[in-house]
Amino acid sequence: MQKIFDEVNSLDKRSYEKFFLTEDILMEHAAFSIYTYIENNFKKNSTILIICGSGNNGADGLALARLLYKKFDIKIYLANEPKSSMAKIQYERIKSLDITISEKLFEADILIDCLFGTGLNRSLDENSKTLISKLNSFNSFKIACDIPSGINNVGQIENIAFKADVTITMGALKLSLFSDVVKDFIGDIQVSNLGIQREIYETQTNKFLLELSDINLPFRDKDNSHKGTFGHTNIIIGTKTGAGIISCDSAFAFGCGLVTAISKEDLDLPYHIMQDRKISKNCTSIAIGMGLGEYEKNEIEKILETDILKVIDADLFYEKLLLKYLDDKVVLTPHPKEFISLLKLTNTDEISIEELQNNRFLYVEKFCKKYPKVVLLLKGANVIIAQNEEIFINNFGRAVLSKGGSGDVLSGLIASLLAQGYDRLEACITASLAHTTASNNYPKNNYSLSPQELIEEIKKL
Ligand SMILES: NC(=O)C1=CN([C@@H]2O[C@H](COP(=O)(O)OP(=O)(O)OC[C@H]3O[C@@H](n4cnc5c(N)ncnc54)[C@H](OP(=O)(O)O)[C@@H]3O)[C@@H](O)[C@H]2O)[C@@H](O)CC1
Ligand SMILES: [K+]
Repeated sequence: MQKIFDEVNSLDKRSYEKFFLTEDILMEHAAFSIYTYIENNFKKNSTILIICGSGNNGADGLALARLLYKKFDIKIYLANEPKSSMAKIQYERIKSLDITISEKLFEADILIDCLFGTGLNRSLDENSKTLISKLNSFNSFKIACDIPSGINNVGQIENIAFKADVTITMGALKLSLFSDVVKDFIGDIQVSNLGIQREIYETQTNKFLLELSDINLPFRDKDNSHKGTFGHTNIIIGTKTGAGIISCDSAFAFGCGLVTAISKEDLDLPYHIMQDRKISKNCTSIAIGMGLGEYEKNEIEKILETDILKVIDADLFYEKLLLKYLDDKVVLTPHPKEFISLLKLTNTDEISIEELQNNRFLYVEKFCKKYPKVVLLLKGANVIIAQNEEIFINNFGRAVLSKGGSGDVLSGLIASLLAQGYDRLEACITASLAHTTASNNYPKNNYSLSPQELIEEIKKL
């Protein structure tokens, strides 16, 4: 996994104080990293337009222009006069180079957005909005320097943002690159080295970006085993039976030795899914909530009271009785609408979905501070997995997963791993990565994936 930081100003400051680097050195490395990206990916003499603002993001662009000059056909568009001291220095450095300052925007092969970086401190003015909108309308390859202009330091977009194909971010990953609302604006993310290896530039953090290598699939390492070796999950089937049945299938496919559907009536299930009326004696995990619908409250309570690890999903986030069980036995897997209900039930906050989606990390942190024993998996374009003060982000999810039943598959995957002895965080991380990886491996179009096909892809991981 990679470290993520709320802000990097303190890291820049630390590298001046601890390693005697200067702003100039950091900036030269920042510009050089974009230069290298362009050199490695584009033909000599490609046309490049660098859009520069007045601060140090603009200064990065001016330094980049100097590096690219003569190898590429480069022009600068000065959205504002250089204002920061580094912007003025970088401007002096290019003055003798005869680089064209373009009076107008045009569709170059490559556009480089150096308008605003981490210094965006208020709403965009009308000129900037028009400028960004015009840039977005061009068919050029778009590179954002540090962060696409228009995204603020907490990952919100008030009006408009530059829509990048790639964002080359300086020094370390910033949390603002991982909110759901910026997902379609940042493109691929690359981190630039600022003159010192990243592991030295970076300090401690409690936020992490998951990588594919963080997956820990339940491969068998002992052949002297039997079905009981790999746990027994119980999936509670509610009145909307389909949801729980999907979870049964995914739990079985993800390695759980035994899966029992707990149902009030006999269901037409595949033969390998067992059925019972009550929780199995040797049960090692439970999943409850998916399609629950109308269910006797005391029956739910009896299940929640058990000392078994549980995945709690869907309809249960509207049930007040859940509040007694927000402890070290549960994994909660709400989507945004369910999470705002949970925030309300727990008296944490009363907010709209929009407010949540604009501040996902804030509300996850608030909730986890109040319930530090709970493991929370907040669904969304970027899944957030959190416990106490730690946050893990899975940004591999794509629109292909935006279908009914995807969440039920995920509940089954987590329950399966809990049954097999994974701890709750490990189970969420591996299940979530398996879920997104499998969906991305689906070979057909990105709108037709069914839960069954998703489970088939999970079997191939
Ligand atoms: N620190 C370092 O060591 C390194 C920093 N690096 C680079 O510096 C970047 C940060 O630079 P930065 O702090 O100068 O801010 P930046 O993003 O250029 O914008 C500030 C300018 O925009 C203006 N402005 C703001 N909002 C506005 C609005 N809504 N509408 C209109 N104007 C607005 C604001 O105006 P003011 O508030 O002063 O009136 C100011 O003029 C960082 O992202 C990275 O790329 C790298 O080189 C690595 C080393
Ligand atoms: K930018």
